Amino acid sequence: MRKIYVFDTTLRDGEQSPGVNLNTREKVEIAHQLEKLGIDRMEAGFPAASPGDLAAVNAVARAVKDVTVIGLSRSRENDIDAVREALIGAQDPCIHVFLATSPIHRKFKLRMEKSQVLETAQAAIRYAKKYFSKIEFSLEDAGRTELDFMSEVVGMAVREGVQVVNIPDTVGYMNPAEYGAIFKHLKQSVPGIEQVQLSAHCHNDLGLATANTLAAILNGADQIEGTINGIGERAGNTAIEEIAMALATRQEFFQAKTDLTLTEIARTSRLVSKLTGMVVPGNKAVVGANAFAHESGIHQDGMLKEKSTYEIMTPESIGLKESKLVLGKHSGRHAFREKLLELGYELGEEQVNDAFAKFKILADKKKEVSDEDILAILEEKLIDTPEVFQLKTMFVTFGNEATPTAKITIETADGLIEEEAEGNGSVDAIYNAIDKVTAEEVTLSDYSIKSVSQGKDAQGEVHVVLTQNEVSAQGRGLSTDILEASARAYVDAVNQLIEKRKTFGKRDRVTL
Ligand SMILES: CC(=O)SCCNC(=O)CCNC(=O)[C@H](O)C(C)(C)COP(=O)(O)OP(=O)(O)OC[C@H]1O[C@@H](n2cnc3c(N)ncnc32)[C@H](O)[C@@H]1OP(=O)(O)O
Ligand SMILES: CC(C)C(=O)C(=O)O
Repeated sequence: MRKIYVFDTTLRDGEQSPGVNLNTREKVEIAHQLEKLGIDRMEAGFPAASPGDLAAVNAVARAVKDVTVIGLSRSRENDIDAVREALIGAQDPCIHVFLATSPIHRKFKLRMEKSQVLETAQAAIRYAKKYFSKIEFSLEDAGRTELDFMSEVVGMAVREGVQVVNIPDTVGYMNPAEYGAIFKHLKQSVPGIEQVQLSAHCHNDLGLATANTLAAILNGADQIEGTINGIGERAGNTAIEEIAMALATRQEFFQAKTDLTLTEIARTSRLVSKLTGMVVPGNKAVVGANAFAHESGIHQDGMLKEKSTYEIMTPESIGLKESKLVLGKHSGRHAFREKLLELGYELGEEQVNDAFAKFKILADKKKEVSDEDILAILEEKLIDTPEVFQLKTMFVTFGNEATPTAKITIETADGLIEEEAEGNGSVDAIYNAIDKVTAEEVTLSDYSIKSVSQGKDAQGEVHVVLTQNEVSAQGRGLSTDILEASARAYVDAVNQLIEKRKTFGKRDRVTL
């Protein structure tokens, strides 16, 4: 199996993400984690950029032991000197010198002819060679460079004795067929090319960074460059975790592997996200929160029967504990029953069906139904009190300068009854309207409200205690709307009171 070297540039190209600025302590913390992940080479920064970056690169160089530490440099002696200073103390230092080669960059940015580009790059490599035994040379914007000129520059770098030649698709312009063909062409046409490692460095402007990098591997690239979570300039760089998992998952196809400790991927991703402040999108391949989460019933059923039906890699393989079955409106009975078992409820068919029906109603109102939501549904369902009164509809008007009113429809043994009432608040208006329907003389002795889950669409749970002739009963109501939860709790307490009257008579004072 061919080994693909991993060059991580999270601390350099990754830090070029707008808004990201890592201090020395943060760079060292990420560097230690990258070392645990098992990357081969680490670009720690651009020492000429600022004294702070030079110091940070130096701190990283001294901190890590088993990784080649690299500093980036323009083709200028001052930049090379800055890298020399920054890499003092590194166990295995390497300089990365670059110069753009494409016609657009030559003409507008560098204002150089082809011959000047060749001379400038050659002079820089020669100067760097005085101080470094390991040099990588990059042809910036190689993707938009004429093939023959690219071969000429690569040939010069090979003859000058660099160890790695990098072919960046700096602006993410390539597609896999074209980018792969460049590697094939260089391998076939540049004399001595076998003496250097060829490297792929892609950007994600068209969402093709991973595909292009894999195409380069298929066409002979020895090294891939990228960042954790794919962070980087503009739309970012190739996400290292995507390449590592693509090679690991389809080894028989690529016949290539990295030496990464894959189980460190999730931890590295979380650390980089935390310290850079760049949130990983939920649907991000490999490390997004939803990468191993399943919401729809058919998928959840498949997962429960055999995980490989819907997962091509395991969450454990990247260091996560397990896949998640997220309960929502697309979920089915298999996943719901599994969740009940996980929560410790082994229910009969009918009870499951009842709870499932309530769950679906809730799921229509909420994006994700949490364990707390399900427990609340279950507790409500398992207390089996006959519903003398059943809340059907409610309509509340409230304005800070108007008297609140509530119109309530309740189903009773005599059919639907509708009543309207005012109150000194919305809940008071609701309770007055319910009292009119039930015609029960009750005192509200306690009212409390709490949220049983999190977020704006959390369910509110209302508890009320009603007292009537020294008998008290509690009622509980659940809803994503607190007024509805309040009404349900009150009606529930009235039903409980009526039931208690039958069971205990008027003598006992019992709170259920
Ligand atoms: C594709 C990439 O990611 S390349 C890396 C990009 N990263 C960065 O630029 C981050 C760090 N950069 C910096 O802090 C600053 O740009 C510095 C310190 C390097 C240079 O700052 P300044 O001297 O103020 O120059 P400025 O950035 O405005 O312009 C860049 C100059 O470098 C030249 N240049 C660009 N690339 C190279 C190169 N590889 N070799 C030599 N010169 C280069 C440009 O032509 C321009 O030269 P000019 O001043 O003669 O016109
Ligand atoms: C410096 C080079 C390698 C670079 O980052 C690019 O071309 O994108």
